[in-house]
Amino acid sequence: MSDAANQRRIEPEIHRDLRGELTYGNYLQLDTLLSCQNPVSSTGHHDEMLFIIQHQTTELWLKLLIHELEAAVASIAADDLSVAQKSLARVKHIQRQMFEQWAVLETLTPIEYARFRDDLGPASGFQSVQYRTVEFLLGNKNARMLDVFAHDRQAWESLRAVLEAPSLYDEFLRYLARHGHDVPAELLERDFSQPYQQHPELVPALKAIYENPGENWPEYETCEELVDIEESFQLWRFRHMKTVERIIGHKRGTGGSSGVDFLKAALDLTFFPELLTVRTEVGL
Ligand code: HEM
Ligand SMILES: N[C@@H](CC(=O)c1ccccc1NC=O)C(=O)O
Repeated sequence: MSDAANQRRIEPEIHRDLRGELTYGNYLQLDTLLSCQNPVSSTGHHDEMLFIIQHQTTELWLKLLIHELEAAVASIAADDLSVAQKSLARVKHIQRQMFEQWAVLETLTPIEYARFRDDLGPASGFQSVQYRTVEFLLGNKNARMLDVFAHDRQAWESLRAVLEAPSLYDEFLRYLARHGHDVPAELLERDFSQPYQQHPELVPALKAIYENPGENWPEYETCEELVDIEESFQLWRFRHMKTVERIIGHKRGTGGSSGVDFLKAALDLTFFPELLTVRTEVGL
């Protein structure tokens, strides 16, 4: 209840003496979290705070994305597709947040960014361990991506482990084989550190699922979840590229790449190629 002075009454039962108790700030370690926004630009530019927080929030979402994708991979390996679908549903919502978030950074103009860009040295998102972990978990394997982590043994080893492990798609194909679908044997025990290559002989198995969804409902639903996740991932890549284009045009990247053209090349990659190919085949 609020009084006439437009002020809410503080209920007397509300805990006010919190000495020695677990509090909001302690639980979330906010002293640590909120002491990590430190501009490197020598003269302290107003807009660098936006730049830092945009990256840090993205890294937090990436942390949850990895947590959920790893859970999904483990559930599929344990033959529990329903539990995996729960994780994948959450993955999609996180991806939506990450996509929408670009709007905040898009308020940064070329001039505002140019004021502190030089202070960033060779630092670049290309060196994000968590981003690369997500790409590997989804199946975009590329051993050369480890090179930039040569200086950081822990990051290098953690990425190497994800590179060598089956991706979400690898694990799903193994599930399909265990459940009576005709998956080519060489896809089941391949060198998982190599990029996944489209295999035409997988398509008939997927076609059978897509043409009889009622009889293959869990598999069918999971296939569609994967297609959603791939599309959302591409949307993130695309919006990153468009944000970069409007802020730095065709300047080279701080990471050393050609910039926008390098980011555009990633849009040709696909995580689950046969799930797209099957669409050309169904209904024929
Ligand atoms: C002013 C804003 C931004 C600009 C101008 C920018 C620019 C670039 C450029 C040019 C690259 C290519 C590598 C290089 O040579 O540096 C790149 C890569 C990358 N950036 Fe950004 N970026 C921006 C914001 C962000 C944000 C907010 C994130 C979120 C974490 C991010 C994550 C990444 C990632 C993960 C890559 C590697 C992409 C890949 O390997 O395909 N960037 N960025
Ligand atoms: N690659 C960007 C710099 C950049 O955006 C960045 C710099 C330091 C840490 C993260 C970054 N984000 C994405 O690349 C540029 O070329 O301007």
